[in-house]
Amino acid sequence: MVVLSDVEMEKLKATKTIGIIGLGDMGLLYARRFSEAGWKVCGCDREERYIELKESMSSLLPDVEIFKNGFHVTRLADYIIYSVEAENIGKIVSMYGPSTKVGAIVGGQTSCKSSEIEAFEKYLPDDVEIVSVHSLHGPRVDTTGQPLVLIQHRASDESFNFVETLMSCLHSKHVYLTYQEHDKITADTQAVTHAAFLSMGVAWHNSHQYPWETPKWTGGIENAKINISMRIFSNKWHVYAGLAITNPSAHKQITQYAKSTEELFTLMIQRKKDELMKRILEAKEKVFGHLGKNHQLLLNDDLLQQYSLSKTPPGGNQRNSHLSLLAIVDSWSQLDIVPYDHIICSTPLFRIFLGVSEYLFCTPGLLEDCISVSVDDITFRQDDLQFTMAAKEWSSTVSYGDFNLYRRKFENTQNFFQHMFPEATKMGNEMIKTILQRVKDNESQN
Ligand SMILES: NC(=O)C1=CN([C@@H]2O[C@H](COP(=O)(O)OP(=O)(O)OC[C@H]3O[C@@H](n4cnc5c(N)ncnc54)[C@H](OP(=O)(O)O)[C@@H]3O)[C@@H](O)[C@H]2O)C=CC1
Ligand SMILES: O=C(O)C(=O)Cc1ccc(O)cc1
Repeated sequence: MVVLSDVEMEKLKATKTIGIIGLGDMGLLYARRFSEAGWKVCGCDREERYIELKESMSSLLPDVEIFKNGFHVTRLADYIIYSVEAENIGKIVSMYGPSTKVGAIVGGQTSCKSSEIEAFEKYLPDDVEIVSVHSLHGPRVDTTGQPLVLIQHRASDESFNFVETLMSCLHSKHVYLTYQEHDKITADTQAVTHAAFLSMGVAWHNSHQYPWETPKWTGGIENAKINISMRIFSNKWHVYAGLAITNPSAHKQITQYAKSTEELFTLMIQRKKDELMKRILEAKEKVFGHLGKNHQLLLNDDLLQQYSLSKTPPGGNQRNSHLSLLAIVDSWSQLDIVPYDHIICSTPLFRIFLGVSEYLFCTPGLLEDCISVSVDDITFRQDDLQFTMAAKEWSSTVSYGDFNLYRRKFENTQNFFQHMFPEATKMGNEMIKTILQRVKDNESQN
């Protein structure tokens, strides 16, 4: 990153206006942080929200100028960020893009960059430059130290430096990628992580269970599964739908995840323990084989024990087949993905998923125990069947590209868990805070 002098930075702040189209969760986060850092910020949301938004922002962020629609923003701003639903990026850029101020820079916050860049190339005038961004975390996570992808797609170094200087107030870790690299990596990490936790939620819903009420799901790993699944279902459906459906690389990952789940489950019910063990150990070698003997595990069961939503104190942990975790490692292995290669560009949820899988696979005796349970103990059979069906359903919904079906499925399960979200969010935040602190501590020791 080119570091500008204070004088150069102040000059940019005095002369440039930042525009944000879409003041939802992420747009508001950026507006607040830029404005607090002394940048001139303007923005808009849907025209129908103008009066209400202008009123709420007058007390919340009085320095941010609110406009009726994107035409005003694009005409005025020097850097414009589209922070809207991925599904609608083409339509929205087609409306406001052609009126972009001459010589301005445009970017987006959507989670899939192919569709965003396609829209920019199609609808922006040739004199407009393109620098896109993606904060790899949710709106309520501290931005400090989290990966922030920057894509210098069609822009001079000077313009790129301007955007980077603006972003520096987030104190995130800058990661430089092309849009193609971005989409491949986020498909390998985010999309498949979400598929796993969405499948858990649907499986619990379809078997009418709240996992925190059932002694079956006790222990640290189970807490992580429950808290992350609740965190995803408490968010907006379009974030996950957009990320999975609009990214073509994501379809392959999600399909493989469903396939791995089904194939492993089939080996379990056929009681083909040796075959199952061989396949899992091959996957272990491919995914974790490179870790040295002194590799420090990111997570352990004890660390996660305290983050339980259950009202009853935990008894002994129920042994579980952990189909969801066996399947993720198997699918990474089948697709020749080494998840550690993507760690610089990963979200908190992906790091937790990897940490929990690593714990299961690399703690002596745990994996063998879980494979024995999966074949010999039928306690989780019905849950594993539900999970297998749910993974398959998400995979076909994504591959059909059907946003409406995705929304219906997502919101149906969201309603089932709704009452628990306030508590689950609090617990999930605490859990994530502890884990991120541990990541920092590990990094500073290395
Ligand atoms: N939430 C997250 O964790 C993250 C999300 N992202 C990505 O960032 C983008 C924004 O996500 P997020 O902020 O969570 O979603 P939100 O739904 O909170 O924000 C999107 C906003 O854009 C508004 N909008 C829709 N059409 C227009 C329009 N024509 N003009 C102006 N505003 C419009 C929406 O209004 P309405 O609701 O009325 O449609 C909504 O307020 C998405 O693409 C998402 O994938 C990236 C990183 C993290
Ligand atoms: O950490 C996760 O995976 C989240 O669920 C939050 C999230 C959602 C969408 C993004 O594009 C980036 C982060």
